[in-house]
Amino acid sequence: MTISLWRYSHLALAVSSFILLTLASVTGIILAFKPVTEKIQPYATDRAAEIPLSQTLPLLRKQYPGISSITVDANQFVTIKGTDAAGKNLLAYVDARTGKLLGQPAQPSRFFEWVTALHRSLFLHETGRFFIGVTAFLLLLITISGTMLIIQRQRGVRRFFTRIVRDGFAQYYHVTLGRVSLIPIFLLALTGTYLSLARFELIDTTFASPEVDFDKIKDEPAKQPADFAVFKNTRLSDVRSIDFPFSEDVEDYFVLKLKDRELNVNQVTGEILSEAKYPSAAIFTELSLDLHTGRTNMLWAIVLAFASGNILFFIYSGFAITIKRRSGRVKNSHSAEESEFIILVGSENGSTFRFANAIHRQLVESGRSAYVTELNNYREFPKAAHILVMTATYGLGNPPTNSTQFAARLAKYPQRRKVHCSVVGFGSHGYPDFCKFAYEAENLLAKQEWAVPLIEVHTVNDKSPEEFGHWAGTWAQHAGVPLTIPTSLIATRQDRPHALTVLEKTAVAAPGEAFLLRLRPAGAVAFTSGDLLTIYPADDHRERQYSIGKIGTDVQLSVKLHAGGLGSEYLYGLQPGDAFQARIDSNAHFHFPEKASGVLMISNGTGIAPFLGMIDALHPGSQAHLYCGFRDQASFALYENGIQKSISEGKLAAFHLARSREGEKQYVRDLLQRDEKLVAEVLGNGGVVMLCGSLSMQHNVVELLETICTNALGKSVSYYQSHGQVLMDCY
Ligand SMILES: Cc1cc2nc3c(=O)[nH]c(=O)nc-3n(C[C@H](O)[C@H](O)[C@H](O)COP(=O)(O)O)c2cc1C
Repeated sequence: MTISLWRYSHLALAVSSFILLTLASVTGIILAFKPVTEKIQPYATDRAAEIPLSQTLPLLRKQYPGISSITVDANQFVTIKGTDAAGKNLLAYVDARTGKLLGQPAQPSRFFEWVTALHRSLFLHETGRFFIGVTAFLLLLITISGTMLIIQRQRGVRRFFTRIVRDGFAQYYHVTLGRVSLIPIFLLALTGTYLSLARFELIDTTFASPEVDFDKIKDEPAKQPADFAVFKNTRLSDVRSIDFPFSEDVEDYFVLKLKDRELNVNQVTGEILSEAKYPSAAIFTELSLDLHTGRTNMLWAIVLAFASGNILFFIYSGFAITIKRRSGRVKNSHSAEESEFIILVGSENGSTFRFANAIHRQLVESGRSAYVTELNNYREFPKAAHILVMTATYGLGNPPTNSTQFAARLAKYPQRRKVHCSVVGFGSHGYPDFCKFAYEAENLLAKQEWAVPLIEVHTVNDKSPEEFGHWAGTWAQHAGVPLTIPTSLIATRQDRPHALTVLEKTAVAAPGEAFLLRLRPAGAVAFTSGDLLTIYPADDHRERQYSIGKIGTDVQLSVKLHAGGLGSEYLYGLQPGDAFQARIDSNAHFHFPEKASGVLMISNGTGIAPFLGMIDALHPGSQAHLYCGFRDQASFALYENGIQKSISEGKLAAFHLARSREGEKQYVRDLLQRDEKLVAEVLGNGGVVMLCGSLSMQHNVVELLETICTNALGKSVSYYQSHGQVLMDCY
């Protein structure tokens, strides 16, 4: 069953019952104080559970010869009824241990009676009782569906009580308090339902008192009540009421109404004349009353008040969650058929829609045709030039409910023309499968012939505006979309706090070749290999980013010179000694792992840049392998000396070169296929695979990794991606 079915049931039940539930909860909180106010009265007999009737009945009879009955109420207060020595009516609380009178029973509180009537029947008699009964039943179903939702959220029954990942105030406390008050609310709902069924006689609780056969009554052997076996074996706490014999005639007898049965006892011999057990249904009714009202236990009554208060909070927080979820609803002004930009959203709780809507609004306001919809609505988009997938991940790294059909629909509806695709994942590092579904969506798209990757998959942890802004800025740069309206969400940073001086630059013979650029940051700047250098070549909003290799304390870039390339021509135009302002951005998701049993570094072309820095920082005997792909030996020549040095120093466990236009004409993918055992071993042992280079290389390698992971490790590559074992920085 999907999460949404439980959620919709939970919501539908809550919506249909919340008014009466509010009323029942408010009155329930008030009524919980009834047993509390009663129990603090000084009328209880100390340790009533220990007193046998053989002790208390003769004592009471001796002290109050006119006694006709005693009752023991839910508070364990013993009331005697009869006449006193002066022949006046006697009705008083008594200490059953000493026989001392403790006080007069007060009139029942009018206020509590009024609240009880409201709680039970809304002052509408049977009709009201019916509605309250239905509300109790709905609460039962809400509790069950809520429990299922918590199980799904916590990813299994066994993890029910493990830590809850914080996801907004209302969500967090809805789940946290839900877990805490689950049992009392369940019992409240169950007993409320049961009491209503019993009240409407849908449960048979009828009981016939036991008859006495007067012909069989004997008057010997005579005994003292203190010696009656039945009195010796019955404790005061088991008693509801006892009627004393009307006279000393043997045909008058004791009538004992206990908690589980009723019996008649010969007043001369102590023999049980007749006995009948209450039906189970009647016993359950009493138990339900005890549990529903807390009348027998003050602590339980307080728990019930707390649980009822929580129901009120759940009504508030449940609606707050729903309103938040729905606030992200889409208002499309263009149709799917005419739109150039298609934004597909995977969302469970609505927040991803808010991010999607921000981009949608920007595109529309800048005159583009854009359309937002759920991932499950994926189909052919005839005019699409860009598809953006923005998706959350749920459960065990699963798609949100509105995205479960995406994979099937992707296979069914290929686009008829090339479309640029980019994926941004929303998730939380609080869950082990971070943004797993986003990686899956990216990998699925990569398999489509029509899909042209625009930028690599980005992730947004805990709805971070900075991370989303970073993605939006990068995407806008690549898509060539001027996102003109500044919003806090997608504002790209344009600050350039770091001054860098050119130390060295290698020369190229022609455009298409790569060069190395060594830069020295002014002052102490904390950065590491894999971080990004952001430059603004035209001193406007346009930025270009390069992966950094940290050599010593310097920044080393490896840049391919493109004819007319904004960034590469600017950098190539710099001369040793020139200084410029730029920004070094941390790129934590692509740092060399601090602890890993083995690391495979895979690059093509200038993607080798961060790895050169990472290798520089390694120690001899490392378990790092470098796989890199170049067109030919000549394009590798730029890096050859540095790599040879690292090999001779033992910093690299192995080095593999693929040349695509020479010799065996191989790509890195071919080398990895050859070494697939090693790849599986590294991933299987918790090692890390790092990819840097072109998106098409990434596409090919991830495809191969999918096969290796599935065949050798029984898991999809997205599992390793979401667990930080496949790191990518491709462009
Ligand atoms: C019950 C639950 C399960 C989640 N499971 C994951 C998960 O497995 N991996 C992950 O990266 N994020 C997980 N998240 C975090 C969400 O994906 C993240 O908060 C996302 O921004 C929510 O987007 P939405 O509001 O559009 O649904 C989970 C959140 C919740 C509430």
